[in-house]
Amino acid sequence: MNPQQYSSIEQYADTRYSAYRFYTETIEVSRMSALAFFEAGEKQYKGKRMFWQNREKTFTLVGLGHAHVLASSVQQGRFEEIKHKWESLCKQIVNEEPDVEPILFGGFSFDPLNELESEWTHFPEAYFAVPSFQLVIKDDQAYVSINLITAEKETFNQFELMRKERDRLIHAAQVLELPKYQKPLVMGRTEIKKEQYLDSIDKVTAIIKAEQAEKVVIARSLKLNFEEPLSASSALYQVSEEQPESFLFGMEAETQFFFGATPERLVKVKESQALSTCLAGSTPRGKTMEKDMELGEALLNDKKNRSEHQYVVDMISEVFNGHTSRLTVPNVPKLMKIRDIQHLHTPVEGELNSGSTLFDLVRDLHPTPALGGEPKQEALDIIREYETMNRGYYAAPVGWIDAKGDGEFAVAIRSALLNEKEAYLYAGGGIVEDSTPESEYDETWVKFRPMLRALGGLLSDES
Ligand SMILES: C=C(O[C@H]1C=CC=C(C(=O)O)[C@@H]1O)C(=O)O
Ligand SMILES: [Mg+2]
Repeated sequence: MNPQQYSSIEQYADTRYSAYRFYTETIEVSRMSALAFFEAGEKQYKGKRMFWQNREKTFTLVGLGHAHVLASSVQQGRFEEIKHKWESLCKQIVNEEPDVEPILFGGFSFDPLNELESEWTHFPEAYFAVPSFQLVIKDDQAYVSINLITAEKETFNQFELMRKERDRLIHAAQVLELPKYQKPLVMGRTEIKKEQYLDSIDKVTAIIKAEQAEKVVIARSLKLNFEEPLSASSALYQVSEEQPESFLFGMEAETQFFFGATPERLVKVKESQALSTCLAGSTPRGKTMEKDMELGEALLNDKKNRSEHQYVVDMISEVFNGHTSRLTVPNVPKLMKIRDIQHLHTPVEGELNSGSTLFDLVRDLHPTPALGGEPKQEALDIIREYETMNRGYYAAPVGWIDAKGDGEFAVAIRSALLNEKEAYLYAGGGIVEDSTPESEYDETWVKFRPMLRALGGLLSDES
């Protein structure tokens, strides 16, 4: 089917899915470990699994298998494409469950116009899936749903088989002993294009001084080599142990696994309430409580970090102004303290206008100046020219949406791409007029720490 034949993407999506039926059936189950459910799918669903847990730990999602994949490779319009395909698909839902909605989980790449060859071989510009088997743990209850999306009329047998498989997975997750996950053995740690990175900070600072942009986020990557291939479950286990105060996410694409522990919410929508978190401006944790407080106070009063932060607050508030009413934005940031780092943090809240959706907010917010810069287009052009890598899904929106349109997206920082015996870690920082290569370089080390620690790559004098 060729989208060009249709007058709009909505019409194309509706026509594309009109022959499909979207069956969903949910049962409530005894609480189980989300990681054990993920692990139970290791043999049958490897390459097609997803994991999500919000910062508050009140919502956990595990998906095994793909009932349907929504992907996009277009350079422009991928947010619209996924949004309309999902809305059209939801019109085909047969058994609506009041307690648990079927969920679409996935993410977008940071910049589809970046054409550099990269390690992101299995990730298209947008990659979402409805899981065949969906575990949701919320409000202390656990639910497992079967999702089946098919154009076939006769589904009785297939559904019966899926019920059996669901029960097998639940049983395995509840009774099988989890492997004793060991930290992987790191054989090598390589800073990729370190000199070019340092040089790019100098150049971008000069561009900002020349007033061609106000702020630009520049990132770099670090490669780890392991003795043995590292499993996705083991990687998830390590981050969940080490980073209890962040969003945890993971998505497999064939042999690759993108995962992370990010403190940064892009946007959440629940029953028309929209919430975003402006997060930018950083300092390390202190070794002692006194030192930690001193560093935090200094961060709150630091001109360079406050300016980095304010660009984000202004931009997110402006986007919220276009999509919400009753906007609330505190005047001054607070500190968010997580294991390895402290950030400036301002929550932004509003009531979603009728006609605006979660995907509209994701499209207009990405990238905020915490990951892109200000002005947005100029910053993206500068990143494309001076940053010597392709970010893939790093710093991009990753999250979920349900059939009602509620959901949440995080910004995929403090993240890594796992590729069997190697992992790429990513970190960047906001460059403003007063940035220096040395201090930005040091800041990236602090931001690498969560993934480095989880993956066993911290040297003994760094831990
Ligand atoms: C770009 C990253 O962090 C962003 C989020 C919080 C603080 C930031 C900063 O202070 O520079 C960055 O804007 C990263 O972790 O790779
Ligand atoms: Mg910074």
